[in-house]
Amino acid sequence: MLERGTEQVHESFEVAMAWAMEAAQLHPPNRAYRRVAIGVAVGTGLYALWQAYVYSLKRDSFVAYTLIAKEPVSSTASIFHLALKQPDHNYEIYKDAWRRGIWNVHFKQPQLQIVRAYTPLPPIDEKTAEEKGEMRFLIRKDPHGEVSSYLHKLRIGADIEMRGPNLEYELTPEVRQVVFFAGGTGIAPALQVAHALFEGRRPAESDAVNSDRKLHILWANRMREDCLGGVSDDPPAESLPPKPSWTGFFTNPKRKPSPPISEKKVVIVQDLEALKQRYPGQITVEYFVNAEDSWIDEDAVFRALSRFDDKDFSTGYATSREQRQILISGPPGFIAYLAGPKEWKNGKEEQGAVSKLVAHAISKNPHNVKVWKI
Ligand SMILES: Cc1cc2nc3c(=O)[nH]c(=O)nc-3n(C[C@H](O)[C@H](O)[C@H](O)COP(=O)(O)OP(=O)(O)OC[C@H]3O[C@@H](n4cnc5c(N)ncnc54)[C@H](O)[C@@H]3O)c2cc1C
Repeated sequence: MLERGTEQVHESFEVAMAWAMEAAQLHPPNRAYRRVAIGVAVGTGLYALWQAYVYSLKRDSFVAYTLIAKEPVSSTASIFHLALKQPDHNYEIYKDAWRRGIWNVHFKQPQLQIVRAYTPLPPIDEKTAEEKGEMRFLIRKDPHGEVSSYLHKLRIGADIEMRGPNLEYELTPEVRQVVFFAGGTGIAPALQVAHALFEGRRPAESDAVNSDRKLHILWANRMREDCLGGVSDDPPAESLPPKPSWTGFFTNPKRKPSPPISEKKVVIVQDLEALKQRYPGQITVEYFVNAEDSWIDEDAVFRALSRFDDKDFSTGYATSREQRQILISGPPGFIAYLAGPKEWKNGKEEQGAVSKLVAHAISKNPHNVKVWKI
């Protein structure tokens, strides 16, 4: 988790102290000036400390939200719409999180006093969401799960205690291309990445920088109902390495025939299509449905990697690994299957080595790429 409050204090302290030092050096004989400079620096530092304290109070204390709508997506998942009970409560702290990357909030189950993390879906209309203090979540019902079944039982108008934001992964302004593997509700962080990359960037970033960005999402679900209406974008031409067939000749395997396309589109598919329309050619999506025997296999990972645009990244260019990233989000089994498991070390969850399909694909088509398990 990134401690934004602490970061702010450091930045303000550094600026204030640099200014005080400079003033002291420029005006060595002037004691009064030096005293004022040091006083201002200490004052600024104390103010920054106070700001950080207020920020952490807001982030760490639970705030009441009201459940205003529940939109079923499938038999096991719904989109929850929540609005701040007191709309004057600070929405600012979330605005910053939207620009930074992947983040979550904690919901409390009040009877058992337990909390679980949930990932807000980007607002459809940022201005309206901010005015109303509204948030959306895709929440899967686990029939034996304490908090998710509690949430799914709540009636419209019920209160939900929420605290956050907890920043999980920051996208630096350097990021240009992302391949995102999402399993089930792991699509919510992928949508946050889309928002941070394309919609929430700081105004200082030019259109030229924005038009350079690309995001390819591979979204896997067990059942079609979770991604109903989703149609995969075509893979890039000649992206697969030739495979030896039983005849000894090299052939490109045929893609499986797609199932009939549903007219009805679930909300998340609608959100993805709206993004694709707003950023044509920059956002692409592939859908995988396990019940239809469609899996993110080695070929799919290889194809995804070949989407990384090499014109700016060919060998010889001194590009940083930050620029191209593979992000993986979903249940632990999904992450482990694609890139090896995360590991626990000294009571902390760490990334663990990158292995399995992602490692094989990178070794076949070497890229200077950062891999991160969410
Ligand atoms: C950063 C982050 C973001 C997340 N974002 C989302 C999101 O946007 N949407 C979403 O739906 N989920 C999200 N999750 C998952 C969410 O936090 C919960 O883990 C999920 O809702 C299940 O919580 P629960 O309390 O309902 O289940 P739990 O009570 O924690 O149970 C989980 C499972 O464990 C089993 N279990 C519990 N106790 C035992 C036991 N003693 N023996 C055997 N099995 C047991 C239960 O049967 C159940 O299947 C996120 C998780 C993280 C870490």
